[in-house]
Amino acid sequence: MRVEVQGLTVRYGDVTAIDDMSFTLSGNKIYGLLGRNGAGKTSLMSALAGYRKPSGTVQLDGVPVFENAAAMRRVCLVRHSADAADKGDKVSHVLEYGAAWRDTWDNDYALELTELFKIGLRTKVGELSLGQRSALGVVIGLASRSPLTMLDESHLGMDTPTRYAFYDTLLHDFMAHPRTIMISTHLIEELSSLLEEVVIVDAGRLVLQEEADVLRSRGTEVTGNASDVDEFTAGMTVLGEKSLGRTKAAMVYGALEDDQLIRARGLGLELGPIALQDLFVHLTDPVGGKR
Ligand SMILES: Nc1ncnc2c1ncn2[C@@H]1O[C@H](COP(=O)(O)OP(=O)(O)OP(=O)(O)O)[C@@H](O)[C@H]1O
Repeated sequence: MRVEVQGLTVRYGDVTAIDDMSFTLSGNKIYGLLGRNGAGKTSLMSALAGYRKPSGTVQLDGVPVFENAAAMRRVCLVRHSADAADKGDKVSHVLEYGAAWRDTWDNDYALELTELFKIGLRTKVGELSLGQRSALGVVIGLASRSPLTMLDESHLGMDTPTRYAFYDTLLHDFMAHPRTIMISTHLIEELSSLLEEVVIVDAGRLVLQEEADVLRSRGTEVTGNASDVDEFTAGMTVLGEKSLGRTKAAMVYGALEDDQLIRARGLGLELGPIALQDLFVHLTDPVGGKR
């Protein structure tokens, strides 16, 4: 599903959560929505789901989503830990509700996922642990097979094996049923290999929208003898450093010129890709950040 946002502003009283934002998602990709706490991720996803009257426009496949039942049926927004579900409802009822609301719902897949995440169908939502409630949210998000599926910090409270099962399942299902999936997370490195495109927001504004590989190429990890690394990186923007004995790895921001590549080779330095998380911190750091 194609998503077009034009001049979107979301306000809560005096607070401007989204400030005149415009972008287009061409669709059928896994997008990472990244931003610090309070950056506006949840507000943006709510507007894309048509939950609030937009100031500006939000169009899904060319039609406005707000007060458009047909468009909203093609969207699934899962807030963290299935918080919208009634605590007294059984899991089976939550799935029935998911099925009733979405044309693309795959019930067999929903049942398969509840088994994978070990969620009892007769259990009440209020009796699920935080991680299990999150897993239920993921079940709804994936089984909806919605052309626009948004998972807002859906991993909250999940233990590590469960998170990895979630990532594997998500990728597998996306490959079998390509659609537009947007995930917000603070666990950037864990998810980074899944993300094809990254949208970074900060203080309600779009910082950048870029393919993940292009974003990674904005920085380089330089590894080698500590004094050679220091000499090579002098005058560059160094985002972070790690040392082990006499070996050092420095993350530098900005593409390297040909003469720098030759100099690195001459010093015997290894050059590698930079972690998405380090770039994210740099791009959204109010103190040291440089845009
Ligand atoms: N219901 C609300 N009433 C008032 N202000 C709100 C409300 N919801 C969000 N805000 C404010 O809007 C801004 C954006 O919040 P939002 O929840 O969209 O951020 P977020 O990026 O999802 O944050 P987090 O990563 O912490 O979940 C924040 O300043 C927040 O305090």
